[in-house]
Amino acid sequence: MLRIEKAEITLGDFRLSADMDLIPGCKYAVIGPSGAGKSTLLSAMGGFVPLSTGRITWDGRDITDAAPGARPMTMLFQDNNLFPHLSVMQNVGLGINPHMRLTQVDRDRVAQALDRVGLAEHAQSRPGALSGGQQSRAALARVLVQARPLVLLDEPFAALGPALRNEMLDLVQDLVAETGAALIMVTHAPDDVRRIADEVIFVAGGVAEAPQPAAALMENPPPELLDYLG
Ligand SMILES: Nc1ncnc2c1ncn2[C@@H]1O[C@H](COP(=O)(O)OP(=O)(O)OP(=O)(O)O)[C@@H](O)[C@H]1O
Repeated sequence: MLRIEKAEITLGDFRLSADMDLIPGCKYAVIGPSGAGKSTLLSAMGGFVPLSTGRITWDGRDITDAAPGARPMTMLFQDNNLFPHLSVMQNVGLGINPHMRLTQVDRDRVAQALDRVGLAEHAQSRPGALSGGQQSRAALARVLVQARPLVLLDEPFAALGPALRNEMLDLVQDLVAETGAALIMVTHAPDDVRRIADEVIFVAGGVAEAPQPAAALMENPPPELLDYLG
């Protein structure tokens, strides 16, 4: 379990507090107004932004000051973070070894992940030769080979059209179900929440609220969520 205890994050004048437990196998949507601190929350979980107070533990182990790579999570950013000069296979291999020294077993894992996301035939292509959806698939294959218990997605498919977005969301759901990972996803789309989330983390007014069951919340939203949903 990931436990965020009485945490506060300060970025200039902006302050965000959070106190919550996140469990593997659960799918969380992080929603709230623009500028409320959704990306900040994920960045703090991932170790890209420090806490000013409080702590984060994973299965009881304090990871408050752990480097991003030493945390039990992998983060997928909006731009997919693919290196343009490396092949798809090399980009995915970076998820296993940042120095790209891969054993045959590692290479087999990369090939399996590419196969799983439907990119086996594009292993040698450069990202620039792929469509937007294929680039997202390559980034997902890298998440898959990292095999971490928490997957953080910050509006990952915002640039894709609706049909492709849904296809990618379904693929993400399948992947986390297969690996037993928790999914924590920032989104602006209520449809995404209905499509994938078990729980909702609502971020507004300087607070990232503890997760609440998605179905009940979306059916009967409190006033502040209603304002946001419009
Ligand atoms: N490095 C920084 N220094 C100072 N303030 C920052 C920094 N990064 C973000 N902020 C501020 O923190 C607040 C929260 O930003 P954040 O990107 O987390 O919001 P968000 O909910 O993800 O917004 P959006 O939905 O628009 O992406 C904003 O007011 C932003 O201006």
